Amino acid sequence: MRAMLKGIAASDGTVCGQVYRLVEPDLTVQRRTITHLDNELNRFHQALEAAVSDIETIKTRATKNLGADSAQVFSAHIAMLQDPELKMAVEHEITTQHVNAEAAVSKVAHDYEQSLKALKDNPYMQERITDLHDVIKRVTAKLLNVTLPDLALVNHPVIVVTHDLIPSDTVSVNPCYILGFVTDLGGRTSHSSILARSLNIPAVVGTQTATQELTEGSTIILNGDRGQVIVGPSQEELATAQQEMQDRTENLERLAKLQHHETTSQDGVGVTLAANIGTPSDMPNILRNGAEAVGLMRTEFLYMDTDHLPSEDQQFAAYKEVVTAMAPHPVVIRTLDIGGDKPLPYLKQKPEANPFMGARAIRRSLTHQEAFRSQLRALLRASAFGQLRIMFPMIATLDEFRQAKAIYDDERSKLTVNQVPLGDVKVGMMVEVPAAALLADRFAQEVDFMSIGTNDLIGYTMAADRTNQDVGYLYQPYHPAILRLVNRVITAGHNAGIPVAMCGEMAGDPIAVPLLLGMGLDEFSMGAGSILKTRELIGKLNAHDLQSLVETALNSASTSQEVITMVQAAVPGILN
Ligand SMILES: C=C(OP(=O)(O)O)C(=O)O
Ligand SMILES: [Mg+2]
Repeated sequence: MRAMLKGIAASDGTVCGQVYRLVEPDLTVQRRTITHLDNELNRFHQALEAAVSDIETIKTRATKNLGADSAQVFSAHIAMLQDPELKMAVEHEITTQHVNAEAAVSKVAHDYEQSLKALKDNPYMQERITDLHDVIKRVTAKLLNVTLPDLALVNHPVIVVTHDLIPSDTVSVNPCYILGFVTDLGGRTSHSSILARSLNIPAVVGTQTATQELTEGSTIILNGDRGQVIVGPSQEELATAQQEMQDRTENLERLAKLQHHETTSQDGVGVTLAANIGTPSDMPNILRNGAEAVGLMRTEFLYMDTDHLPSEDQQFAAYKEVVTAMAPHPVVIRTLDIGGDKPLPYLKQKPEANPFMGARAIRRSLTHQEAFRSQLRALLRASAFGQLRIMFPMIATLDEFRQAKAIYDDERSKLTVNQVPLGDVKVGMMVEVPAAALLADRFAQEVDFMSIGTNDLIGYTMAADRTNQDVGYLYQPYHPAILRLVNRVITAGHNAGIPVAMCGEMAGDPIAVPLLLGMGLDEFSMGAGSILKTRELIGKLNAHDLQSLVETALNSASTSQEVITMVQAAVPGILN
């Protein structure tokens, strides 16, 4: 039966395909008495083998995408499943208690967990509990004959339907097989949306009920421009969707021709179009999409796919890879921005009533200096291989910047004493807290560059959680209050002679781009999928003429809608 789900338009494009539910299945185990013990032992052995084979596949994909170090966790999982003691304990339980294999697995896992918990003082053993849960879940799923969804195992094109897409779900994805994403939760600037846009994958987020209403294997049409999902589409709707898919392909082919072009407005004003990335594996995609620099590397992604902090050497290898791939063009790497919408489960942060305003990002780095220093050392070592810029997230006060910079200087001097080769590094800040935007003129005296993080700046200015779709209407990049803050930062930077970039999603928003160009923004950094469209758009704009549009928007507009109308009048025909 035909039905329509509505959500937030998170990433453009229409796709039509089959649903792949990335939803935790029910793994409740019933205990049964068994008479054919050999059969049961056989079932157990087959489940064990099948689970190992799945993990091997996931490991291969993770190794390819993230490097061997990050994939090590999967070797540990395989070793755990192949542990003869665990195997014998389950066999013993089946044969002595005459119980079904899943009940035996569950009993042995429970006992094993208790013995690990007893070793409270041994953090290594405590971490093994998470591994145990993971491997037991896989074997149990095999025994119950239910599929444990895992994007690394997808081997044909599907539309992924999930409650919320977290970064660790996506690190081992093969983008060729993911036609689109539909989620229950999220807003336009939540990480699932950012990721979908950077991979150029259409997405609808915040539908609230997608996982309840969309069944595995059913055919849907996802419209990422309108934020709609059509379930059980008619033949006519399928034909329209096919046509839209074809138009999109042709559009992408036309844009691809701009890959090696410079980014210049019609009247010759040049700007840098940079890309936002998560891991080194994003580099081929951003270069294919014509990135002229990396304007933001979100280092959280390196930290998210393991169950422990990555070592200095692991980080060094990742940063070096990015800096080398982009050389001689610059790479901005942001120090760890954990907390709020980017939790790191293994860091076990104290529960906070208000994590978005809590001990996150630079606040946490300053109180957990060991990890911060290790990251800075890794970054400094990588600086010898290209043009590195280090950026601190969530700076609210000058003191925070000064403390972070002093720690950076300290690590730099120590490496210099040890004759470690280092490059010339610029140290800057994100402007994403309204206090920093208001005081940008003072910050501009001390930092080498500023990059405006509008995802958070809008959230904090409008007092609206960026992940909460109920207040999504407050995410208004063209709100005059936001435009005034952005303009203030750009002016402050230029008065002090430093460059100003923007790495929030607003930088690739077609209505915002004419305003930002008119304000004189130096660098626009965005998801790979927006770069070529933005290059094409800037090529049609006259930067000098846009200054009067900016004046009017800043001085006369009272609402976002008024700004949109002004932009549409100033650049007719370009924007819809
Ligand atoms: C670029 C930003 O950082 P993130 O989205 O990672 O918080 C921002 O806040 O605009
Ligand atoms: Mg931010």
